[in-house]
Amino acid sequence: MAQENVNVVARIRPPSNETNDETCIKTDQISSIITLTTNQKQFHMDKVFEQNATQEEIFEYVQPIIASVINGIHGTIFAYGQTGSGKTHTMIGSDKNLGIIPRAIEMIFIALNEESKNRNDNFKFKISCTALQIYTEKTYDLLNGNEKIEIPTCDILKNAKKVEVNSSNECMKILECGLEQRKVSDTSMNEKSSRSHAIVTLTMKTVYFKENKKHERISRLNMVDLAGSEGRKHTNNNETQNFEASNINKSLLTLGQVIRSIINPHPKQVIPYRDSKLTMILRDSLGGNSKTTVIVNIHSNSKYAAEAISTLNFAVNVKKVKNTAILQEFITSKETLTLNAEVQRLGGENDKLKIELGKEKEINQKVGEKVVQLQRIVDEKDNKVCNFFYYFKI
Ligand SMILES: Nc1ncnc2c1ncn2[C@@H]1O[C@H](COP(=O)(O)OP(=O)(O)OP(=O)(O)O)[C@@H](O)[C@H]1O
Repeated sequence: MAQENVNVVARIRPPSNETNDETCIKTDQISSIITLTTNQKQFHMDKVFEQNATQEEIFEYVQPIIASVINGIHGTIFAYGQTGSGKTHTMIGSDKNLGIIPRAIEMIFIALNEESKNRNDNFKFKISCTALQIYTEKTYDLLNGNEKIEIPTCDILKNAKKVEVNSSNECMKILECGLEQRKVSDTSMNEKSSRSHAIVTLTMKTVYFKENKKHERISRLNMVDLAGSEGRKHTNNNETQNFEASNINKSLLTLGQVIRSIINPHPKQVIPYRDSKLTMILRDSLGGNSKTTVIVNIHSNSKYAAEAISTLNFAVNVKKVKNTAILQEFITSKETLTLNAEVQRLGGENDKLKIELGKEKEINQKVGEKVVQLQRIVDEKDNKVCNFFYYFKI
């Protein structure tokens, strides 16, 4: 159970067509260092991708985390950065330029189908998916008509609709329908700006038998496309967009606070996971039982230097967070399996007997009602006879 730091990758987006095209950063891919051109301040990453990096290259880098999830370890991949910096492009992408989510789904199905073909230990698997959005601090279920749901602390997916999927195509169709309901709007910074955080989770359950024991693994892959932070300086928002932006900024601020509390723990302070829906959902991914990779997307135009510094400071902090990922495997011996089967059989018999007993009770109740009815008739007759005698006595 070794501790492992959160893995942090920076992806620089190509400059947008603006008059001020000067870049505010310099990158060194070999040492994975980003330097601010304004003050020469350096930021160490685990990996830096330049503006010409392809979706394939990014996916190749995050593949090991997906492979771990297939093998029974929880994993999280999330994209962070200012609005328009390329988070949705990285996580979801487009039909012609697929992002991490569709590629991960395809990889998982290929790997698990391959395993069930090649293994001879009765290997079976089940995959289900959920998709949530957090919009203005409320959580909505994208796979259940965008219904508002509560997030219990014990199991964040307890109230979410889990859809079992049998192929990557089926899974993608379901997710596409769900993600269409995500709040998006046209802002001055991005014509398709996500106004909510989206969390797509794939839950994998695999079962195999070894030496008369059943091995069951249940692991989750969370893939998160965060909404982007927005500085008012660069935006020309309407009232709704400003309200959305202030909620987005607030939840990202809490995310930053949670990370600072994890890396600088104070004995008298609890980590404020509960202060926002986002940090409640990411609780296990930050300082918990998960392997986590964070992709920080950076707009390199010098116009956005303040936003780049803020993103890079976030990256440096989140890189210090340590997680302890544990294999999610549950082993059941043959004896326990036999006992479980017996318990199940007895449970079934018990249910049958309960039904029989219910029927018997119903019959008894009907007989009882009949007896009461007859008694009433007899009583009425007795009354008439009494009245008769009474009448003649007078
Ligand atoms: N690496 C890249 N290569 C090519 N185009 C990119 C890249 N990154 C971003 N873009 C383009 O920039 C625009 C904005 O990107 P995207 O919507 O992914 O940003 P975002 O960070 O998700 O923004 P928001 O937080 O507002 O939703 C899109 O048109 C996208 O295709």
